[in-house]
Amino acid sequence: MSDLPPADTSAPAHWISLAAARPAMSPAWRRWVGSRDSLTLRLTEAGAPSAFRVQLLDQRLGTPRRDEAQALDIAHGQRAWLREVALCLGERPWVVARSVAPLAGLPEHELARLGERSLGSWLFRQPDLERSDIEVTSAPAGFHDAVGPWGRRSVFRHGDFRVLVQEWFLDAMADDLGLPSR
Ligand SMILES: C=C(O[C@@H]1C=C(C(=O)O)C=C[C@H]1O)C(=O)O
Repeated sequence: MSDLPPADTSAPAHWISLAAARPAMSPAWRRWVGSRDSLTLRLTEAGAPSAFRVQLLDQRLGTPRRDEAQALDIAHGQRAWLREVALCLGERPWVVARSVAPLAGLPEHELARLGERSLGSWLFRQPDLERSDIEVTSAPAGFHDAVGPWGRRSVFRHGDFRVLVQEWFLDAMADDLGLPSR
């Protein structure tokens, strides 16, 4: 048997710092992409009176992409907890998100119970929550067909638990909120 690491299933996104992306970003999108509080809460407020809903697309143990392993500083090929969701307003997906957490320090009970409740609603209740700098991409999510102007990622830390949260803002959100294309 070979020990080759698993092949990447999709092209890895190219990530740059928020500061480097800023010149290409309209002020309206800067406010969304650079926000550091709960996106769940922001979407709920911006989308009212349409109802906010988390649509669970996939949740399993699996192999992170190479860029994800690098962001978490874990070996490529090491298994992790993966979760993919669409954050919808009414029936329209506004954001798709993919979260990746190393198994060490994983609060399995809390995460297993999450279902279609937002990961953010649990994360932002943790008093010791820390968040890394935000990085940005214009590459598509790779696990969902919908496209949009920007993707972003950051690592949340709560005790021993770390999770890389990647969120792609979709054209449907731009259309519904009257936001510029970039
Ligand atoms: C991190 C947050 O949670 C959101 C909810 C997610 C989920 O339920 O899987 C994933 C990413 C986020 O967009 C947030 O609200 O800021």
